[in-house]
Amino acid sequence: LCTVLTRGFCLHPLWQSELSVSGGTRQSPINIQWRDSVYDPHLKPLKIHYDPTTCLYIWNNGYSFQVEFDDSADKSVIMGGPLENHYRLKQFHFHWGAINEWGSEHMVDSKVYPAELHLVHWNPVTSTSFEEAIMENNGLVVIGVFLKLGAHHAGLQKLVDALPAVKHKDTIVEFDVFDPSCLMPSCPDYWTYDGSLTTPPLTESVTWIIKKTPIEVDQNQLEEFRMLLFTSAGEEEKRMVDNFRPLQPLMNRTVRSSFR
Ligand SMILES: Oc1ccc(S)c(O)c1
Ligand SMILES: [Zn+2]
Repeated sequence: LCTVLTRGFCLHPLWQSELSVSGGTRQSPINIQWRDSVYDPHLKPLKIHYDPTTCLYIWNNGYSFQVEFDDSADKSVIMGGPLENHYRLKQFHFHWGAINEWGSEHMVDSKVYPAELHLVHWNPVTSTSFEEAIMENNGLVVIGVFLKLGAHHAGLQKLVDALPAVKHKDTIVEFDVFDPSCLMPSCPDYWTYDGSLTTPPLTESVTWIIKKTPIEVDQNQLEEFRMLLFTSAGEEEKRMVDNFRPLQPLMNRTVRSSFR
C-alpha cells in the first residue's frame, strides 16, 4: 500500500479562501531551485543588530505565535545584503506542520523542513509605520530560517517555555529581553528574491532573504509548537498545525544567491 503524504491536506480557513491573489506576479512561498539561482557578487553580507531589550511580548494571533518588538526607533535593525538601507525588526513568527515531514513554507529543490522562522522588518526610510510598509513595493524584508530536527536549541527553549501561556488565540504573555540573533545560523549564505506576505493581505511588498543553512531543534520543541491552538478559549479546540501557505508560481522571477 503506497501512502502518499500530502502537505497540509486540510488547509487552515485562512488560506482556503486566499489560495491565490488575482493578478499576483510575485507571490510567496516558492520552491528555490538551487541550480537555477544566480550568484550575485554584488550582494553584501547581511548585517544584523538586534537590541534584546526591544522585545515586548508573545501572542497567539490565531495562525501562529508571534513575538513583537518595539519598533519606535532604529534599535533592532538589519542592513547590507540586498538592501539599500536599514530595516527595523517588527516581529517574528513561525510556520510548521502536524508532523516532521512538512511544515516550512519555502522549499529548496523540493525539500521541505518541519518548520520555518520568519523575522519581519519594515523600511522606516520610505514608510512611517509597519502597517504602511506592508502596502509599499519594498516595504518589508522577511528573513526566513529553516528548522530541522536535531539537537536541542537552547535559545529557542526560552520561547518554547512561554508557549503554554499563549495556547489559545488572542492570548498574550510578557516576554522581555530576548535576542532573536540566537535563532540565526552561523553560516552567512542566503538566497534572496522579490515576493509577498504568505498570510493575508498577501501584499507583494517583501524582499525575502532565505538562509541556506537550517538551525536544529529537537522533537520536544517541535511538539510544543503543535500544542498551540488556532481557537480561542471556550471554542472547540483546533490544534495549530499546518499553518503554511502552499507553493506559489515563480513566474518571471530570478532567485539570487550570496554564495557560489
Ligand atoms: O506581517 C507578516 C509578514 C510576513 C509573514 S509571512 C506573515 O505571516 C506576517
Ligand atoms: Zn510568515
